[in-house]
Amino acid sequence: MSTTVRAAIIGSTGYGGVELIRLLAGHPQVDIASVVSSSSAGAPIAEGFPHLNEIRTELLDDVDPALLKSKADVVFVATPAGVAAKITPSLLAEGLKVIDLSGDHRLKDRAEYETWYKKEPAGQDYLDQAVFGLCEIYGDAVRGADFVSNPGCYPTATLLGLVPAVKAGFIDPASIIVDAKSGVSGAGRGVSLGNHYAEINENFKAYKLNKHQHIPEIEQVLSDAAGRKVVTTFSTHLVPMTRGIMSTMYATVTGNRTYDDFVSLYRNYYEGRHFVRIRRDGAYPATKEVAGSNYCDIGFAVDERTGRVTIVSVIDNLVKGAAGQAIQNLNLMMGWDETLGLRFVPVYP
Ligand SMILES: NC(=O)C1=CN([C@@H]2O[C@H](COP(=O)(O)OP(=O)(O)OC[C@H]3O[C@@H](n4cnc5c(N)ncnc54)[C@H](OP(=O)(O)O)[C@@H]3O)[C@@H](O)[C@H]2O)C=CC1
Ligand SMILES: CC(=O)N[C@@H](CCC(=O)OP(=O)(O)O)C(=O)O
Repeated sequence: MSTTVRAAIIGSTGYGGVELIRLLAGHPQVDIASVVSSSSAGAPIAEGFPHLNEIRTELLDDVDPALLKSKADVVFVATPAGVAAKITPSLLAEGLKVIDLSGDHRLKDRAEYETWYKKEPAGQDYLDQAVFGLCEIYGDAVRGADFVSNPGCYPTATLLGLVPAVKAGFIDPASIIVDAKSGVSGAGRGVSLGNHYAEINENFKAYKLNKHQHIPEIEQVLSDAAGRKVVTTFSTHLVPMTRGIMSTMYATVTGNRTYDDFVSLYRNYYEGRHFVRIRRDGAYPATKEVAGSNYCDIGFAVDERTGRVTIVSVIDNLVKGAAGQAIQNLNLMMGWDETLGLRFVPVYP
């Protein structure tokens, strides 16, 4: 039996929210019932986003859980850190399903959130209730859930690239180093000195070394996969492009695993999962090969000389890293095919 779900988007005027509008507009079983803005309620959404002219005519709603309950079944919360922790209890109390795209419900330890995000954490009940929606790893827990915490963009690329090898004991978890790069849309639509054109164009810079808020999220999942506490070096860089993340990961190989062993391990692990594509024959992926799509593409290089493997994982930060994975989570929550409304081919060139 087919059902249609009515969706509301809080933070609909941000990059993640606008991407949700683009993707949900093509979803066969979702109606966009409310687009919400804390600063522009009453204005037509297309006013600030001319690319939606003649396509979306909705007026922006205020952030009002009771109003949202009257219009919607599920709420995507695509707001800056600290906001979802405050709004989510009233949304859940109204009986709405919630998918939080921010970092507010990913870390299960409140003290960790306080340390890395420097904000007031969500209540422990809500952290316990939120299912961490890294679909290809925790999809079984997402099925039928009412409240999902969507993973971060960097953790999505990084963890999909590392978890199979860590779980299978193919690499030493203590040896992992992650070198990650993001396009500028990863920083959101707000302008700051660090992300305006003259600072970014023809420039390439490292930032938040050893301080990035995604470090504990990555370690939380790697520890779960390894069955023991894992700490890792995770370095982030800003690249002068609009979309895309590449995580290049280095680790010491255990035993005599070959390149072919890695390819078959990952192909088996992700068998039947449409959105993870494993490169073969020595090829590794580029960000353009996933742009605009919900794919995560992964490739390997095993160096017998050093005993290390290099794993390259790419995603579009706004799709698999945010809106696309959030919709994949909705599909799982509803018991639908996880690819519903998401089977588009990357934009190329
Ligand atoms: N950009 C990316 O690639 C990714 C982002 N994320 C996370 O998703 C979330 C959204 O990111 P992104 O879209 O890039 O961010 P943006 O800064 O582009 O947009 C966030 C939106 O949130 C709304 N907002 C701000 N404060 C409040 C508030 N107090 N109450 C309600 N709404 C508020 C604003 O819209 P308005 O003023 O209209 O209310 C704003 O447009 C963030 O937590 C981000 O870290 C996660 C993965 C990837
Ligand atoms: C390029 C860039 O600045 N990216 C952001 C990603 C922020 C993000 O998505 O934060 P949460 O997942 O914690 O919500 C950053 O590195 O902080």
